[in-house]
Amino acid sequence: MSVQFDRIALIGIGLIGSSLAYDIRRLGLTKEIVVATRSADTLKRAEELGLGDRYTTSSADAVRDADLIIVSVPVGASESVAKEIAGSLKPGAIVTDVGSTKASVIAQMQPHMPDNVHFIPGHPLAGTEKSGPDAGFPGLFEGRWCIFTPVAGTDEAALKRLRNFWEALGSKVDEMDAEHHDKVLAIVSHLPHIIAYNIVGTADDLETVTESEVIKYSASGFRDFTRLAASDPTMWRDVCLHNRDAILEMLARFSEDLAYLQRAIRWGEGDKIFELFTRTRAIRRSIIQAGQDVDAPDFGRPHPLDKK
Ligand SMILES: NC(=O)C1=CN([C@@H]2O[C@H](COP(=O)(O)OP(=O)(O)OC[C@H]3O[C@@H](n4cnc5c(N)ncnc54)[C@H](O)[C@@H]3O)[C@@H](O)[C@H]2O)C=CC1
Ligand SMILES: O=C(O)C(=O)Cc1ccc(O)cc1
Repeated sequence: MSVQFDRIALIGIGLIGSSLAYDIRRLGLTKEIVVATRSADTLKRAEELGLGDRYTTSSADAVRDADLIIVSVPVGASESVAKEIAGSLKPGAIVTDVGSTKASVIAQMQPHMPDNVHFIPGHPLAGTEKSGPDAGFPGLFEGRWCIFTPVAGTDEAALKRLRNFWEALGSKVDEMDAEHHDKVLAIVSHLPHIIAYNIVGTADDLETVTESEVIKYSASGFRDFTRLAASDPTMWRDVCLHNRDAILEMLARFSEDLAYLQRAIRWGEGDKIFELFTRTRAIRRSIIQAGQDVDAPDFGRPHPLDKK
């Protein structure tokens, strides 16, 4: 693979930032990686792991002379990062992000971006429940989607450069508008996490009633929920607050459908229950037919490299 950018600045070096660092280095996509993060302890750990060539706690310093800037911080920190880097960006640079919500990130960052840089919001649909620089690993983005939500008037050549970058990481790239992204992700990613946090919380409340049975018998379905519910609280608080409308809309639909199921159970309406469960079973089959092996060890995680 060949050098695509002379200098790449990674702002935020948690699970996503560090995974990017491994692959950028492994694939030789830049001459220099500059790592910036707010906390000195995290920066020290990034240095111990050898994730970059230069390290700084100043995002403004990190972006000077960088051709590609990738912001990988909790979505609620997007505006403060945008403000901090705005005055130091090199003309012609591409600024992108990896945030799980898009309309809010655009609203937070775009007003601060100078006219002579290319701001292209992005979201890799790849991750785990872990966080911090130790959680990253090479290959995270391989075979995964990365969604761009470009704003009106985005330069085609800059878009193509960023597309080439993600494709070099092994990702498949798609484009859609930010509002659509936020609705789709609300149902396929944000609600599953919220439901997991909720069911594990409910079980934890019941723990006092059932003594240790929740832990003792959590061998099957419940365990899958505990993985999602172990995800980073800061990141997921920010997702809830910054995709509020779409999440509330999907939660309303979800609650209606749950009430339907609840009623069917109460009245012993087996045909309704059976019809729903048959329909949902087919979804998994259609995912397999679409070429995604849901039984593969890395479908939806845990990733084979994620055993540390
Ligand atoms: N964890 C996941 O599975 C995925 C996360 N994302 C998105 O990627 C972004 C980063 O997530 P992770 O890497 O998982 O989080 P993380 O918690 O592992 O890392 C976040 C990093 O941001 C730094 N940070 C926080 N505030 C900052 C600020 N104001 N200035 C500079 N650095 C700051 C932290 O020190 C840390 O290095 C989030 O927006 C998240 O929504 C996207 C896809 C998957
Ligand atoms: O760990 C999992 O199952 C995930 O779903 C990871 C994930 C979390 C947030 C995203 O925006 C994208 C992917």
